[in-house]
Amino acid sequence: MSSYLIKGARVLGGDPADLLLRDGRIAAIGESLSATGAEVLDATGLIALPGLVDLHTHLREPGREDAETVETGSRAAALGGFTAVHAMANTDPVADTAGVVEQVWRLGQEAGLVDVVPVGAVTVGLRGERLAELGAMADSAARVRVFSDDGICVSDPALMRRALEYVKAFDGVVAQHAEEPRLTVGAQMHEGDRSAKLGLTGWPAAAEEAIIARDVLLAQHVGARLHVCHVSTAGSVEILRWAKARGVDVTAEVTPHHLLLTDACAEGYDPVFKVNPPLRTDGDVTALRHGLADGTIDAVATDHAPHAVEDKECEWAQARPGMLGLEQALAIVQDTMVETGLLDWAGVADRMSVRPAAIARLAGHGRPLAPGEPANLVLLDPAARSVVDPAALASRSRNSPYAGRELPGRVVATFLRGVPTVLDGKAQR
Ligand SMILES: NC(=O)N[C@@H](CC(=O)O)C(=O)O
Ligand SMILES: [Zn+2]
Ligand SMILES: [Zn+2]
Repeated sequence: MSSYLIKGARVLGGDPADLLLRDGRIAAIGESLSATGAEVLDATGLIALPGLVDLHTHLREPGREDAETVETGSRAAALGGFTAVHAMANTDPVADTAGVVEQVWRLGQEAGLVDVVPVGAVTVGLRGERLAELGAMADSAARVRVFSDDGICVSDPALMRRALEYVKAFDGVVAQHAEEPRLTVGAQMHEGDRSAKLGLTGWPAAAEEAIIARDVLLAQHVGARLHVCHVSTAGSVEILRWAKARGVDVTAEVTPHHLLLTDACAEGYDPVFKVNPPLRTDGDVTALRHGLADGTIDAVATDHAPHAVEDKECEWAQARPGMLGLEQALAIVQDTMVETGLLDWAGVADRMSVRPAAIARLAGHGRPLAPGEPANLVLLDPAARSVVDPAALASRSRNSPYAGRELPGRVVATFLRGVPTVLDGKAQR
């Protein structure tokens, strides 16, 4: 295995240093390092962060390989600076058995671009009727620790309670898609002045907040870990802040798109902006940014949701919800959090690597950049700027909400256990 000597990278945005990667680990960090036989990489002006960890990725395999595969999604992830992604369970068949999660895990290892960590379904077939074989998925080769019916809310409170209790046995966590289904029948976008004007059925903030409020109470009652997927409203941030202050073991994520975009995007009826939960208001965006900055929201998670052309290029009401996220996530966080002064690069490392890895109990990721640690890292050029061209994306789908938008930053290199998966901005396999 070859070794790499990275010269002059700013670790977590600090002073320039050299990093020697050897045998899958960081062998040394210091000034003016030299190493015979190592490939030298000039990282002047680049920032080094621990490899990013996504808690929420839709890879669509098995079942919708026309929209994404484990391999194409892994490539998109590596290009985005990720070294691990959590593959959501709403595939076909659903990832609700040890067999399916082991298959997804194996496909990820074969692709070799990021660690693909399967999320297990909470209920059989995502039907919300009875618990899936959570223990068997936890004990499988995929070692599942995150369980979610994402796409659908576990709305039955008794079933949610049982799931929370069950996963405690193996230190798992239930990741809830917080959406009270009775309040979102036919919903198309955020419920407010704009939905009324556009004539689209609204998805009220209360549909999300009611479930989060219920679930933090349940999690506290049974002493279990709860994670809230894609938090999108100011009210949700308030409830999470309240719950954390009371000592509830709850964590939450926000997507890049909810940090940047608002319901104003729906005005052209372009379904690329249709997503669950919907894009909200300016006030919500501000609250989400501040919630992420103060740690009330623990992590940024992409909710990368690739969709085939026929599912997106149609009438708004017929289109599937969801948008791409992996390749632009870091750029959006730089734009909305770093360039606004809300987070420094150490904060970005915390919210995009350290905390997501901790929530998922994922060993080997989200570790400090220090000698002896696994060489999972990303090098980015914060001074670069470029315009997003969906045709140039590695994802098999094209539903990027950032088409034509100029964004800061560029992922120059990604290393997975010392092996470059991206070099000079290009995937290595
Ligand atoms: N976010 C979305 O709008 N869609 C997701 C499901 C989900 O995350 O709820 C999908 O699977 O397409
Ligand atoms: Zn969801
Ligand atoms: Zn999702």
